[in-house]
Amino acid sequence: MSGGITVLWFKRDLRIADHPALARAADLGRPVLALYIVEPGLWAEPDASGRQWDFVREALGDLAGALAGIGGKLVVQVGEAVEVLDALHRDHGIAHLVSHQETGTLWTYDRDRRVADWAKSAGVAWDEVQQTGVVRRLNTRDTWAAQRNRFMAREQVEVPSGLTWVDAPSDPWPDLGLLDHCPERQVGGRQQGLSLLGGFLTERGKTYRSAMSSPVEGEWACSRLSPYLAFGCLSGREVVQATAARQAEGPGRGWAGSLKSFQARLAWRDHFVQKLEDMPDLDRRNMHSGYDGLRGTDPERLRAWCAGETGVPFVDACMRYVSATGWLNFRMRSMLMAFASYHLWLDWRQTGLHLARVFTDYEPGIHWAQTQMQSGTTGINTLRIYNPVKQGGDQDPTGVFTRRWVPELAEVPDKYLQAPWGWEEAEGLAYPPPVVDVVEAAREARGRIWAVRRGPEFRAEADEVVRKHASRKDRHFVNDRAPRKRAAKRDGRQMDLGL
Ligand SMILES: Cc1cc2nc3c(=O)[nH]c(=O)nc-3n(C[C@H](O)[C@H](O)[C@H](O)COP(=O)(O)OP(=O)(O)OC[C@H]3O[C@@H](n4cnc5c(N)ncnc54)[C@H](O)[C@@H]3O)c2cc1C
Repeated sequence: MSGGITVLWFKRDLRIADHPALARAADLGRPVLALYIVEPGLWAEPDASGRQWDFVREALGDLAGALAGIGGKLVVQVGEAVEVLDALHRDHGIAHLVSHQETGTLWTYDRDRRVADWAKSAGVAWDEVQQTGVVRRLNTRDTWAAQRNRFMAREQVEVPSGLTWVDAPSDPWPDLGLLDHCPERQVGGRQQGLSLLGGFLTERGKTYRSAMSSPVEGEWACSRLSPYLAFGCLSGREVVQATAARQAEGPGRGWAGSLKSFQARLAWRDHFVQKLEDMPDLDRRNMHSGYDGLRGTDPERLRAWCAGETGVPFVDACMRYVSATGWLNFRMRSMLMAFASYHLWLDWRQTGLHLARVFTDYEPGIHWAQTQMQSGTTGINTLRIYNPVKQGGDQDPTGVFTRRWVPELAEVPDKYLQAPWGWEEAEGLAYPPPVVDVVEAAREARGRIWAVRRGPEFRAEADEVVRKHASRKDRHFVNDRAPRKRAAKRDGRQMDLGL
């Protein structure tokens, strides 16, 4: 073997367990330098936030400890990826660069192209290894589910031993100028992720299926694993396999449906990220071009929505909750997005950026695919325009959640809590009137969207979106309202996911 080292580049995979790239680096048999690059350009992007960075920093601390446990050292350097790699190449001579495949925004896609060009010109071999159910250069969606399931069933990769490690200086933590810190967010690191997984599979998960849609019960009954999966503190495969093991045990009354629903969501995770893999500008362009130019900007509506001051109590409560905690359950994320896109008629690119920043678990593939789906711009999903007054009554029947997050409404009688504008004393409240008439705005939005859908060219492009992005299970239901309702009934808590 000729000289040179292997650089193991950690990205959104901050663990050493079930880490195929680490195993590949070990197999190459060269000394390994374990590297994390803090890229100021990435963190200056409009979807980045202080809460995500704080989580990553904690996860890096945890990763450094895990590497130390096998005799290694995590090197953290600050700079643009090509510059950092080039400097290491000059100092150490890199023979191999190993990382996991990343499905990120256009920024990371372009960066990876620059790294690939650099590696080629520097004579460095770059191995990008699969770590999730997402398939690179997928030829057809027809075989995707089988490929994903095969990957999930494969044995987890063992932590290698006996490696020779390369040391290099780490940079001090940079000040990235990110302001949005969130003291109530989840704490980063594998230990926290494992502890949540254990608690979910043995206790909390029992009521998952029935409680997931309520913001009150969902906080406890949902797994809360999303940031640990998004930044790779846990591997998707280990969560899938731990759940399967629990299912095989036959955990007792009430569990079967919940664990089945949970497995379905883990599959949705890969399904949605695959959409971004197959359409790298999904965060910028409507999936169906028929919706191009339909929505505009309205700075005051956008401000009110971001601040949780729309005057619609349940919308504001959910927005204030996620701003304070960095997490929200699926149903309420959908409602927030749909309210912005339909009632407020705001362009999803602006509102999606705000939600990306407030989610500690920001995962570009899930996020932008869901953002478009809840905005009706995929062309293949049933419109879901939530009535936030009804949602408030259904999901927060005692009003405890709404009153906690919108204390201005403390004195409003229960009957009017979700629609205080109907209360005779509403004018005295320190709470704004609704920014739109929720019934009228929904009606108007529905009309505008259906006008596009009925257009002569709509169907042909929608069929193309189905071919490229829809799951094969539900393919025949697309654009056909009645059968889709039946499909949704199979797992009725998160209706209409359009998989
Ligand atoms: C507009 C919008 C934006 C979203 N943005 C993100 C995001 O940036 N990051 C993110 O992880 N999730 C996102 N989701 C999906 C979902 O809301 C979250 O994954 C979930 O609420 C996280 O909580 P949990 O880990 O307790 O989920 P659980 O219900 O316990 O599910 C377990 C895991 O399955 C995956 N999952 C669950 N629901 C979905 C779903 N509907 N689609 C795809 N994967 C799913 C997640 O990885 C999640 O951690 C978004 C949903 C919407 C409507």
